[in-house]
Amino acid sequence: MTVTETFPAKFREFLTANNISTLAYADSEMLPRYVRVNPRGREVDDDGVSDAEWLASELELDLGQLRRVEWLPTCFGGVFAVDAAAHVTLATKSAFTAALIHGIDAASCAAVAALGPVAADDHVLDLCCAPGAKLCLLADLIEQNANIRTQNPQTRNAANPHKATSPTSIHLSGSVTGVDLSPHRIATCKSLLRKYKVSRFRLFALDGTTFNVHAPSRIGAWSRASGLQHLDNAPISTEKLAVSADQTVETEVKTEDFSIVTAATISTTLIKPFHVTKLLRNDPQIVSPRLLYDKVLVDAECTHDGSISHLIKCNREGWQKFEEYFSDPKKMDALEILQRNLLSNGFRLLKPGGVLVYSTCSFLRRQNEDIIEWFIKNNTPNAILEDIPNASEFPVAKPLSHSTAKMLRFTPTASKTSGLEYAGNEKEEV
Ligand SMILES: C[S@@+](CC[C@H](N)C(=O)[O-])C[C@H]1O[C@@H](n2cnc3c(N)ncnc32)[C@H](O)[C@@H]1O
Repeated sequence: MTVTETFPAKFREFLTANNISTLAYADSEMLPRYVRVNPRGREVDDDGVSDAEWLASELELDLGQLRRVEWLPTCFGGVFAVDAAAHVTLATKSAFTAALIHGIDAASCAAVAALGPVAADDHVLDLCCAPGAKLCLLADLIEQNANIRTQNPQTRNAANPHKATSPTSIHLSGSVTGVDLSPHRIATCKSLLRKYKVSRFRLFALDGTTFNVHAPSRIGAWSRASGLQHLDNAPISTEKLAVSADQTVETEVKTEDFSIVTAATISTTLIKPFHVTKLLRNDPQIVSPRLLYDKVLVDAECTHDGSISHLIKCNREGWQKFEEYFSDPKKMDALEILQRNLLSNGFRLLKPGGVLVYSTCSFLRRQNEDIIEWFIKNNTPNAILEDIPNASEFPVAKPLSHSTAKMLRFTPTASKTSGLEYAGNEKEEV
């Protein structure tokens, strides 16, 4: 029996009502599993490209034959398909328990690729981050580039050759900020990031529709508020931070509770992260237009109908929760409002010239194309729907009649991945 034959009648009706053919999920039982090599688990060469010999000797022994996913950027360090016929259970594999590999679907990697090259000093916001597979990849890309630059300060950034490297910026590498409403899921995310020894991240168990912590202005002993000024290790409560390139405006962190008073920034009280690594611990959380994020990922809450791994889980654990969602018009309306608000808030926190990717693991027009159409209509001319880099190489379903070519749909049938849909937006300089 095929996976689609196991879908309950109500779910099939749901698909038909939403113009989704079960053909999108054909042969899903033979989909490969995907693994990504952990760049901290091995020696990498200068380009951060995986060491083929190491892979052959270590990983294939453990997982069986691997096939490299050629359509993903090489800077991802190696994403491999494990043959479905091998019936590999990752959790039992020593490469996985030893944190040498990540389990991440190739379509999820593609959503990260849609953000474009991630530079060593980019600050990235992941507004629905848990359990954190994409967040981990983003953190790896930043750290990988930072390491390349630290080893060879004269080289240009491998991810973005147009961005000049200065010796100062080596110390001012970027960060990832993850937000998720579910404390339980964010706890899983924290465990994942710690397992893989990610060093520049902070997590907030907060509502992404109202989240308002700007990108960090302080990393370790360095401030990047704008003038890239070196600060000593004085306690944050007594020091002054430069917030303008010409040094005409200063922010003084005045009180024990870190309230910030300045003409250039909005007063704020420190929002307690769920977890923050040492390097980001002393960020004073300045709220300033200068401190918006370079990249934002909104991997929104959705009905998960496009994710075969989710549907297989429903088959195993029951469809009640899923049916509760999609058969209740009020819940579907609330979901649409949530998706719009997540996208709007993510865009508000994106710097001019920055890139935002909106993705879901649903194939519903209502949760994808309609959200994007609504958003662009309401944010013209500040937001433009961008071409997705290298999209022509991705094994995606043909754009549907209602779809725009700038939105990609990874159906399990076309892509041999679990399933995902996304679009990329750029914020115009205004
Ligand atoms: C599709 S999952 C995200 C998967 C994640 N990006 C990854 O790669 O592992 C959607 C997430 O949105 C979270 N969520 C739901 N409502 C939210 C809200 N209002 N603010 C932030 N996160 C929310 C859910 O808890 C869930 O973890």
